[in-house]
Amino acid sequence: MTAISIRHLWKEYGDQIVLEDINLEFAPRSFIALVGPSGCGKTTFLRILLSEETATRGEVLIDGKPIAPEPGADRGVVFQRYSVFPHLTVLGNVLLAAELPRAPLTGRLFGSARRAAMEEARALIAEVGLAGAEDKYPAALSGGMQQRLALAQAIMRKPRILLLDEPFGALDPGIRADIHQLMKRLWNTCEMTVVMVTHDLREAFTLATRVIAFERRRNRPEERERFGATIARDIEVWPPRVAGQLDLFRPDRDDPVAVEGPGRDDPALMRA
Ligand SMILES: Nc1ncnc2c1ncn2[C@@H]1O[C@H](COP(=O)(O)OP(=O)(O)OP(=O)(O)O)[C@@H](O)[C@H]1O
Repeated sequence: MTAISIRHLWKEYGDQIVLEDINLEFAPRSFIALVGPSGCGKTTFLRILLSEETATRGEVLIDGKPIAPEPGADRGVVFQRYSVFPHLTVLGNVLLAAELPRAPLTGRLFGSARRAAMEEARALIAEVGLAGAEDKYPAALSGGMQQRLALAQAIMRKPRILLLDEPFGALDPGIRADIHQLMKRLWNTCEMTVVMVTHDLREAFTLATRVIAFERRRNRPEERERFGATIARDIEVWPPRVAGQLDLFRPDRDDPVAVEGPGRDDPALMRA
């Protein structure tokens, strides 16, 4: 159960203040959507949670302890593009996510450990709707399938926190709706807290338990460098969504019906 506390967090690049005194508490297994105008610091905030960037002041605590200074298997990440390895197959990508943390020196498991990891990887590939595509390379997958793979790869490492930076922003609306359904299912079943940056308010309210808007309130051009973004809105989604208790067989009114068999984003189907 992973809670995240952000206390008096500031981020500055030289003279530019990007984030100004951010204070937030994320409950375990919450699904947080971060929205706000372009350039207001959403990705910077996410990169601090990933330990790819450090706060100028303030602290980030995970379950009450200071965040690890390096990115680790406890935090998974999916970007809008390029989260997977292009030279590995679907199975290779997911398997590597299991092998690297367990065999950091060789990046390879052997014998029964490898067989078990392989089984786990195949099950997860099926779970994200990519069964049958195990031997394909990412270049042969559609954008939607690549994002399903990126999710499988991130989840294979069993992260306690999953960070998503506009993961579905480049997908067509129908495909995005399918992958939203998948994302809900993964959040509902995996024990993780999710923080997602999105430009799409509808996506935010479709998936999240809480929507947080960053904004620079004092945005006069001459002041732009001197004031960072703060929290302009903090909205609990109603009725509340609770991880582990979603009724996925009774989707929200405007959710798509889950498709069986190959996803709508499979290029093989598009050719047919
Ligand atoms: N490594 C860096 N060095 C200097 N400035 C940076 C760096 N990273 C980000 N910035 C600046 O910080 C500000 C916030 O950038 P960030 O990418 O976090 O915004 P964002 O809200 O995610 O934007 P978008 O919605 O367009 O992705 C921008 O002005 C950006 O130029």
